[in-house]
Amino acid sequence: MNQDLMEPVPKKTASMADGPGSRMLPLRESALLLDIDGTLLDLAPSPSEVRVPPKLATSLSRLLARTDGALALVSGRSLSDIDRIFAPMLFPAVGGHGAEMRISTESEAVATHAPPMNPDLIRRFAAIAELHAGILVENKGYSLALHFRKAPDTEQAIYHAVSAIRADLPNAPIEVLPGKFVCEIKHSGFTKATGVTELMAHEPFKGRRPVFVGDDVTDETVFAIMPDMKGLSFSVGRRAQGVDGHFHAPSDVRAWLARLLDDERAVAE
Ligand SMILES: O=P(O)(O)OC[C@H]1O[C@H](O[C@H]2O[C@H](CO)[C@@H](O)[C@H](O)[C@H]2O)[C@H](O)[C@@H](O)[C@@H]1O
Repeated sequence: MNQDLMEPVPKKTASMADGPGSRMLPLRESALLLDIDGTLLDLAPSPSEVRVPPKLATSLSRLLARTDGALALVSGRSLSDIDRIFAPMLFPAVGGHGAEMRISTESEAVATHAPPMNPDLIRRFAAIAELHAGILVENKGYSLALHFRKAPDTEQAIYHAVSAIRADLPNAPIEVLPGKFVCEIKHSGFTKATGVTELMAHEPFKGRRPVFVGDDVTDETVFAIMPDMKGLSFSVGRRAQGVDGHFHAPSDVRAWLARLLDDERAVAE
């Protein structure tokens, strides 16, 4: 069998749980869709403290070229934040949990579903941070994240306060997204899954087999649509429901990405 046509199959190793193993993906037929925090990058005490390992930057750039541009970052972060983290590199991306999209490195970012959140709502939700100095507000304009990694005991109080505001505004088109030590309030009507579906309708993603890797609750919307798209999904940390396999940690995802390039080189030589 041509190595280039081999599919990733679950393979148990000590470090990678049942991730795709060391077998290669047919990169010219695949679309690599990669979550950022907790998947590509190790989690950090605050959003601005994440670090992109130089080897990861190299792998992503080379994979972008090897997939003819069909590699995208799929994140809850805004596109401007994604670009700041990965600067000077630029990648196709779905940002803000599906609120924004950039199909190629040459195209403009498009705010597909990002109506600005009502300023009064932003102000009310942001005021919840006054509960504790350790609560960090991340205002994305179209959504607001309340981070409590530095004040984990405030989780219940935060959700309670958010519920109280929502009860006051039962018709507001907003939803609450729980994440890792974060409670995010965003417009309803879009998710990472709607973002990925839109992205996959465009060249160079169109017609390829999506391969999604994610770790968080919000990534479950994408895990759920992969079978219908004839795609593959892998979770990080825990084994999420319906995935094809999982990695132990972001370092294992990074090692797998590097190995994809090595495997292709081996076939080419
Ligand atoms: O969809 P992702 O790319 O996984 O982004 C999810 C959220 O990631 C960021 O917050 C998380 O990572 C921080 C840095 O490691 C960490 O301090 C925080 O506790 C995590 O929740 C980001 O700030 C959010 O906007 C994203 O929605």
